[in-house]
Amino acid sequence: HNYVDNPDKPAIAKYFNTKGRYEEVNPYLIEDILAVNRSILQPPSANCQEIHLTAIIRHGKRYPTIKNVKEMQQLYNIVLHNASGQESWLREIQTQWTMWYTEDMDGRLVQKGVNDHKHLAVRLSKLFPSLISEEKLRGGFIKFITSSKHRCVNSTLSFKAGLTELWAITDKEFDHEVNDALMRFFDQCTRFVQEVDNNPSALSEVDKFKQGPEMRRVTEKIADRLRVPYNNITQDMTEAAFYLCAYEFAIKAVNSPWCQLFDEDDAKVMEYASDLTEFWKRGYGYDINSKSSCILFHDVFNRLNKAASENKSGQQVTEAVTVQVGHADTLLPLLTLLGFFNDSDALTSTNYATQTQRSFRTSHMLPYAANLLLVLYDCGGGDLRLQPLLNEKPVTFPGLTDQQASMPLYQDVKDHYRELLQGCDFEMECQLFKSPA
Ligand SMILES: O=P(O)(O)O[C@@H]1[C@@H](OP(=O)(O)O)[C@H](OP(=O)(O)O)[C@H](O)[C@H](OP(=O)(O)O)[C@H]1OP(=O)(O)O
Repeated sequence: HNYVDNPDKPAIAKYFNTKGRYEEVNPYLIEDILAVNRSILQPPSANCQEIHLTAIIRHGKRYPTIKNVKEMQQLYNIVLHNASGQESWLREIQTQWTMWYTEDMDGRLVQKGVNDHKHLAVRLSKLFPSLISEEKLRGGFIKFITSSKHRCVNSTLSFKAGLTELWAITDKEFDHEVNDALMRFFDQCTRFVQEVDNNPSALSEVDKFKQGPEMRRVTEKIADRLRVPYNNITQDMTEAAFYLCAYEFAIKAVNSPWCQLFDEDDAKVMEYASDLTEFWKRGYGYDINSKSSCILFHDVFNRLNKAASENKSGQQVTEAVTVQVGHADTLLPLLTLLGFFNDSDALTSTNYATQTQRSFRTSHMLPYAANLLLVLYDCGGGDLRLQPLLNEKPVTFPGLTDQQASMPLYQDVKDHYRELLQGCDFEMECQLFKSPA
């Protein structure tokens, strides 16, 4: 397919990691942002009915955080005062482009991010019409939980607005619960905070890669393009240039002159550097990264169990849909705990070249509005099934061998994760000194 996309799209847009558009992951949305394809769900029989949906969703497109704005400012100053050259993109940066990012933007949801969640809400209501319905919403069967962060709260409001606008509901408002214990568990897991988040040596592989030959080459190429001495361009500025290209595209849908500082090879190196960070900070790098999500893991399965037992006793499922809005840091540890995107080799500072085919790629996993959906089906005669979807595409639980792999028996899923269901205790995992078992 060749979808007619924005002619102003940067050539490197598919390497933007957590700063990428959802449309890069699902290009069919470029033509029709409300498009869904129900045939991908493929339940094993026509009897199967959706009885519960849990959606764990990252917030939509946002402004840069304060730290990133500062880095952008520094790069801009160098380019404004030190760079020389006649290329039109460079002159454009120096004479037309203005540094419009300010620190008070502080990671807030942008207008396009509002739309991310409105559109997602409408698509999910088309994908699961019996669950995300006006009746269920009005009846209080759809619950909303969010991280306290403004961009998450605003995404939650946008998701709700997507539904109420769709059904033209004006006589009623629907509330949401703010729950950081569930949606920002990473802040509250002492062991994670001390051993990883606040521990500079935890990211030693990232530091080594940033000082290594691949990244040095990217930085030198930028300096060459700007005609400044190599030592004028720091690693942080290189990162800021990449961010600038990504943010200008996400927020303004333009191919910014900043994008000219990178060719595709450079972008792949930048993508790897960011994946490396995510791997060691939120992914498989350290066991505690994924274990910090134990609290969310149990929350999800408790809800599935409740839905299953209500359904079994012939009742209506009280929480038919749960929409939970959080961060990249919420989704990645949980995906890791469940075993998704686990390559045979760890990502390290020295294996960039051999990791080109890696599955651990945040550009695919975690764009803005990334989502993990867990759908529970009743296929009759006590046959319950659980289907996972990531970014609206069916995926299979890694390691679970089943002929109906994309829609395994719920019991098989529980057997597969038995150890985690019996253990994976947040308090235990997150305390600094584990008492001997
Ligand atoms: O953008 P950065 O580098 O400032 O990192 C963000 C974090 O900022 P911090 O490092 O604490 O200043 C930021 O932390 P806070 O929520 O601001 O505490 C988030 O973790 C954010 O993820 P998301 O975009 O909300 O999914 C983080 O963004 P991603 O790394 O997930 O893109």
